[in-house]
Amino acid sequence: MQTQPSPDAILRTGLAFWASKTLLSAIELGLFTELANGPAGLDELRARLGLHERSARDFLDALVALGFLRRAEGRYANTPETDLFLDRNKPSYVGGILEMANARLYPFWDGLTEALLTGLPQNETKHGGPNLFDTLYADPARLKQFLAAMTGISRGANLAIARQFPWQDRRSFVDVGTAQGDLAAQVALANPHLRGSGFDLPEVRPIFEDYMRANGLADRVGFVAGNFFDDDLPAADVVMMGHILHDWDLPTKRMLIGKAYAALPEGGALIVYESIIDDDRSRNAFGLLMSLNMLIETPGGFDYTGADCQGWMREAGFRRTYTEHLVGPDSMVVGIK
Ligand SMILES: C[S@@+](CC[C@H](N)C(=O)[O-])C[C@H]1O[C@@H](n2cnc3c(N)ncnc32)[C@H](O)[C@@H]1O
Repeated sequence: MQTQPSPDAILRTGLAFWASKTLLSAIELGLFTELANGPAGLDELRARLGLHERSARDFLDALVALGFLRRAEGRYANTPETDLFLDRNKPSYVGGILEMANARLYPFWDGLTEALLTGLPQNETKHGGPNLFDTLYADPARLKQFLAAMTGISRGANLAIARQFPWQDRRSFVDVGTAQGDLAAQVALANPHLRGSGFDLPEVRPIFEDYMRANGLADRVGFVAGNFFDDDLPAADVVMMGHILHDWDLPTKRMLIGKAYAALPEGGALIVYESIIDDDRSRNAFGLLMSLNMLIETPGGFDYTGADCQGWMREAGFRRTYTEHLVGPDSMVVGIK
């Protein structure tokens, strides 16, 4: 039987920004952090967050209907998920990336149509402002917040790589563009026989070293300061790159894969991971939208399929390559030298 076409999906996606901005404003206002202290009634919450009376009830009840709050006997409470992941005082907080999305990406995505017509980024650089990394690296507090936010989005995939990759035959690794170092930490924690390092710009060192100390890994995982445009990558049995290649244009992607190849011994492995697009480019919507986000944020960056990446790896000399799913939209592409 033929089903009637329905406009439901069109309208749902067309207006999805209503739900998105409601959640982002709740995070910005610190609602979930407030409720982590215990449930609260409407008037109490309104006073504590400074909400105007006109729509406070609609705002909170919309969050109930969206599944981010619970309400019982007139009192609002976090769900187990919002309590764990959106309370700023817990180490499991993933809101850093959403605070960034709210403050920056939400207004910048307003320029998507222009970006599609011109191919030009729509972030701070559009009006001659400093680029994101220059702003971040000039301010240690903001840098730490950004690097911790990266840990938030990468944690699930990092745990999967630590478990799924056959680490038993390897002795050393380097994580290139390591940020706070969560991938290096998860791999080292799950594989006590390994030693490794995180490679990143010099400003990242104190934040990385704090994180290794906090995880009891200071004696096994060190920091190597460098710039991957100017410097060779440190030699290791396994080179890893998480959320690095999609920031850059194709010549830079090839250059980085070539530097990884040079850093590996015969039989060594390169692990590239991010939201790798499915080879048919029709299912991993998150990966495809991430690529549009690279249009908004960078002069030449784009996401790519597993087949694309395996092709670049083979051109660089890797003799065996494969793609393996990790979690959610993330996969890893592995090249063996
Ligand atoms: C998007 S973050 C990815 C962080 C981490 N790998 C992850 O997946 O969560 C990009 C990282 O690349 C680093 N980076 C940017 N340019 C670099 C360069 N020229 N040399 C070395 N690292 C660089 C940044 O400092 C940042 O830590």
